[in-house]
Amino acid sequence: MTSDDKGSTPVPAQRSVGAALTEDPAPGEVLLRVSGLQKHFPIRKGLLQRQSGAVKAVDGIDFEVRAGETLGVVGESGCGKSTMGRLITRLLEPTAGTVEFQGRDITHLGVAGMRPLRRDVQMIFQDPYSSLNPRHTIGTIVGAPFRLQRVSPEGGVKKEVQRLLEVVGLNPEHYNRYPHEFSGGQRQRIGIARALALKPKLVVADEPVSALDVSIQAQVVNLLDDLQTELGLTYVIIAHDLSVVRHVSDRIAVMYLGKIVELADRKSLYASPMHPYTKALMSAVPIPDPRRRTAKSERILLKGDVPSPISPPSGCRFHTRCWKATEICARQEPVFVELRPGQSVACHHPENAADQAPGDTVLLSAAVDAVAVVAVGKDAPAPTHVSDPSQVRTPSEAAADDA
Ligand SMILES: Nc1ncnc2c1ncn2[C@@H]1O[C@H](COP(=O)(O)OP(=O)(O)OP(=O)(O)O)[C@@H](O)[C@H]1O
Repeated sequence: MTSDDKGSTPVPAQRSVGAALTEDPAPGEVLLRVSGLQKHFPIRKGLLQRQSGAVKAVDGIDFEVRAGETLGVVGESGCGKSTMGRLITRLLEPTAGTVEFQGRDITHLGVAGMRPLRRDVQMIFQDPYSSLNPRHTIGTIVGAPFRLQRVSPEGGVKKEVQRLLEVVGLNPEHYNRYPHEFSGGQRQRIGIARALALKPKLVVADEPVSALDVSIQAQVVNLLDDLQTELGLTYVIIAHDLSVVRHVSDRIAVMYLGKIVELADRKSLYASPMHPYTKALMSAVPIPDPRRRTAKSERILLKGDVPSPISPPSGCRFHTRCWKATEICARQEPVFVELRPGQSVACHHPENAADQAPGDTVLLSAAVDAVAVVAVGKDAPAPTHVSDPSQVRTPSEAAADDA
């Protein structure tokens, strides 16, 4: 995690909760490697429940997560982020591809094979209201992983749970209270304490703050940040909003319709996004500094909804909503390539990089109408349609240019 926006929550040192089952990874070592990962949910119809198609929720993705880093994963609703999170934590069985954890193929491990790994890989869920059992006390909820894994922490479960509550900024005296007695932000802290109980190596947080009040979001993000520094955690943080992952990610993967379309280190992605979809997402990120919110700010609005993952568009899946789409985009899937060190993209006509199909110049008719560029800001005039969205400077591109 980066040092931006760091909070000051003091985090007591973590003690051992039993012998580690796998080696501690060296910082920077590849902890998780995902290759060709797919999840197709079958659609069944009729009396015989024959398969009539499939929802291609995740459709061939590759990435690595290194020990100690935070990988942010962003994309619109329905693009497969949660499915990806549940595949890498092995809560879902993939249709194809492999998941390796610390060099070990865990793709098809059964319940028994996964049990030791459950300690190392934990998930924080989106909704702190439904992910905590309302009939259990906080002590029971946070202590559950010890019972499930048959781990006896030094000093007993109660003492360890109280320590964990303190670590996440809750009062250890509230051990016997129930979830309804806590606010949304406090409940998410309880979920975090539960995820940390067994000292995991990898934490996958699926939209950890999207159900929370905006005023509380930064506190929870800062807590995750502090915990990472103190406990040497590795995160995959899923969000639909780039502004959430912006301050905490070392690298960011942008997903669209089951694919990763761009993967880059945070600075490169913000300073010069390459995929038109990334650029559109970034132009929608609110500008935090009111002095920069001038009438000149422009936003790229993608028209239409994300197409169905049951029958995604041919070629580049984004071509139906892209202002740069040409004939090759509808015909040929772009290869995911590293166009600049640390920045990979799957696009025939990337922004801020050399055109990958320079001979193909005739825009698809749909491309002309695919987006609108609207002016935003307090003195902004009514929406104006500008012919070339590539000319829109996202807030970060503008800041990078001004620097
Ligand atoms: N169990 C399931 N059976 C069938 N389809 C599913 C299932 N789970 C998810 N899907 C579909 O897979 C696609 C991807 O869903 P997923 O929840 O992974 O997306 P997402 O990017 O996390 O969206 P959101 O932010 O709304 O959660 C969606 O079209 C969804 O309807």
